[in-house]
Amino acid sequence: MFSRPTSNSMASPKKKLQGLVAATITPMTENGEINFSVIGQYVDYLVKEQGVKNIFVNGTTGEGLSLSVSERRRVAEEWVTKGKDKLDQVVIHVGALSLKESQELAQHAAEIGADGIAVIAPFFLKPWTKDVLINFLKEVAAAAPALPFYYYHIPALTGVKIRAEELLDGIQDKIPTFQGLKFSDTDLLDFGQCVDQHRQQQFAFLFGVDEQLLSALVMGATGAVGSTYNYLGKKTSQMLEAFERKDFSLALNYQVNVFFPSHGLFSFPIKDSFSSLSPAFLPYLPSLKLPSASFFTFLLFLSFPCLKPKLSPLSVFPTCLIRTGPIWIWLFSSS
Ligand SMILES: CC(=O)N[C@H](C=O)[C@@H](O)[C@H](O)[C@H](O)CO
Ligand SMILES: CC(=O)C(=O)O
Repeated sequence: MFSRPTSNSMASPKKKLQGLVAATITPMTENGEINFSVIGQYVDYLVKEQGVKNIFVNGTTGEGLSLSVSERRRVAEEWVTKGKDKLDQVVIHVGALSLKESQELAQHAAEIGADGIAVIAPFFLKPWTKDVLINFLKEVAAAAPALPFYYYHIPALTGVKIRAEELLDGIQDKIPTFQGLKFSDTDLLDFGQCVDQHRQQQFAFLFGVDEQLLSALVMGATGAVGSTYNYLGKKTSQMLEAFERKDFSLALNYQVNVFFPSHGLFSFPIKDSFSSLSPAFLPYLPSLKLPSASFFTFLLFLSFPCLKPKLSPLSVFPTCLIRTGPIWIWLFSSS
C-alpha cells in the first residue's frame, strides 16, 4: 500500500510523503480567535487515536484562506512545534491570491522547519493557461528552495480547470522542488494519467476526495490528504490494508459504508463536530445558523461517536441538542 520507493530526483531529497495525511481544522475560540492551546492535544489525538502522523495545515479544511497572513504563520508554527518528534511530516498550504503573501508564507514555512509546502491556483484573477499558472507556482516555490513543493489541484473551489496532467508535463524543469500533486477532484482519468506519465519521477500522488480513495488507489495513488482522516484515520488504514491484501470486497465495504454517509460534508460540519476545538471561522461563522451544517453535525455525532474522543455519547447529547436546536424549532414550527 502506498509503497513507491523514495525519490532522489529533487534538489533537496526528503523522506517521501506517503500514506494518510490529515487536513487539520484550525481550532478557534467562540469569539473567533485561534485556539492555540488545543493543538498539542490535537497532535496526540491524531497520532494515538487515529494512527495518522502526517498533516496538511491551513488548507481547505483548515480555512487557511479565511485567515490573515499573521494567523497563518502562527498556526503553522504551532503545528510544527507541537508536532516535533511526534509527527512524520507537516505540510503547510501557502497558497494565496497575492504572490508576495504566498512567498512570505513559503519562506516562513522553511524557516520554522516544515516538511513541505503546497499551493492552490489563484482563484480570483485566475491563470488562464498552464504557463501562467506554472509561473505563479514557480515564484512561490523559489521562495522556499529547500522545501518539497506540492501543487494542490482543487478545480471545483478555485475554478481553475487546467488539467493536472497538462500542468505536470515538464513541471520539474520549471520547479525543481516539485515533489507531488494533491489531487482534490473526481476526474480519475486525469489523476490516472498524471500517475502513469510520471512513473519515473517518483512524485507523490496524494488523492483528496476521501469518498473515492479506493478508486484512486487502483489508479496508483501513493497517499491521501483529507479532512476525514482526522476521525476516520484508523478505519481508512483498515481499508488500505484490505486493498493491500487484495481483499477488494472488504475494501469496497469500507469505502461505501464508512465514507459514503459523509459524502459532501465539508469543513464546517466536520469542525462543528470537534466543538471542543472550536466553531467554524468566517464566512461560515456562526455555523449554528446554518441549518444544514447543524443537521449534518447531528448525524455525524450519531454516526461517529468517536468524533468526540473524550466524551461519552450521553455527555455529547445535550451539546447536540443545543447545536441542532434551530433545526428542531424550525421543524416543529413549520409542521
Ligand atoms: C473540499 C474539501 O474540503 N476537500 C477535502 C480535501 O481536499 C476532502 O478531504 C473532503 O473534505 C472530503 O472528501 C469530504 O467530502
Ligand atoms: C482536504 C484538504 O486537503 C484540505 O483541507 O485542504
